[in-house]
Amino acid sequence: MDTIIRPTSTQDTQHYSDHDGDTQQSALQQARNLPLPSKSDMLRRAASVEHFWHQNSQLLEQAWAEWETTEHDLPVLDDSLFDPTLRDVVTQAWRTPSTETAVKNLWQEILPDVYQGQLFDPAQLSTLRRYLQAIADANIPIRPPYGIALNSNGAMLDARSSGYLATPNFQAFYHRVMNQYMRPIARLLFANVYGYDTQTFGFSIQYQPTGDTSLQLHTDASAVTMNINLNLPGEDFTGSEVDFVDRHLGQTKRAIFKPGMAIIHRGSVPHAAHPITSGKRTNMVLWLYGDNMQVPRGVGLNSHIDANQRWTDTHSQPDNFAPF
Ligand SMILES: O=C(O)CCC(=O)C(=O)O
Ligand SMILES: [Fe+2]
Repeated sequence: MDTIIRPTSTQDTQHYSDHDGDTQQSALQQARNLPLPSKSDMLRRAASVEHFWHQNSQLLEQAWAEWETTEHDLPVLDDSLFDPTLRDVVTQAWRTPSTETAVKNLWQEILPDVYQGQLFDPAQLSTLRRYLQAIADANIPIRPPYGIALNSNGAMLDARSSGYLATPNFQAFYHRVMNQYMRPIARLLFANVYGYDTQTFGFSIQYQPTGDTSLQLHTDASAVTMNINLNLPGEDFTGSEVDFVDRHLGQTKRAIFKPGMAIIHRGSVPHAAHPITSGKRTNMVLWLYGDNMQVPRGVGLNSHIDANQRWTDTHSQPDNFAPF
């Protein structure tokens, strides 16, 4: 069971001289005092915004690590978040890869190259949501995803993105979702993905009628995307269905996310989110793709992969380039 925790500095680097020279501020204090780029600059993707996140990325990483040590009531993110049925068969498949069919059987194909399943246990989701709320209340600048639209309540989740959610606890959990669950499941469901799954990327999104409401039809630059709903049971919304389109069949599948439900699809499948009309929808979107952003094209490559290879960690180095 391999979890990668990005190194964060624990030695006495938590104090910096501030500009006046004689007082010392911790990384956390400095991060909280940073003047944020304006929303309009963010929306028009001004160069100064990219510069802000890049310039402050180390400070922010240290601030998040420091913050986590000062927050004593933070919930711990661990394997209890996963749906227990899925968790059991995934654990078994890591031990005995030939049992992987039990994992595959938990994913229902709703359109070619689009599967639906239960990733998280709805009863445990409040742990993750409390953690994310604490992050939102931490008063540390966090970078919203603005690849397709600016999502003001979202966050970048992967270390490749400056300004990402860099707490060690969240990062350990994120890598667990990616490495223990998403990658082997992607290899199991999609031919030719093996090898185009070495790099990870992720962000969270939140739609609400007064903010970011929809997303136009697009494809992802990923080999595989896993989109997981984090709404709590009873935290209802209307609208915000996600359409997946199969141009070949001329079919559209309209998906309605339920708490803890995940849709895993090839990035090449066009999809769009309808406007939300009431409530909020909170999702975590995770990508896998190959080194140098390669994604599988056509059939034939890497198709003869066996169960043992699917349930094997990948040891590629993160390339640190962010798709957006
Ligand atoms: O609204 C959704 O759940 C889909 C999000 C999405 O496709 C994306 O962020 O690329
Ligand atoms: Fe997408």
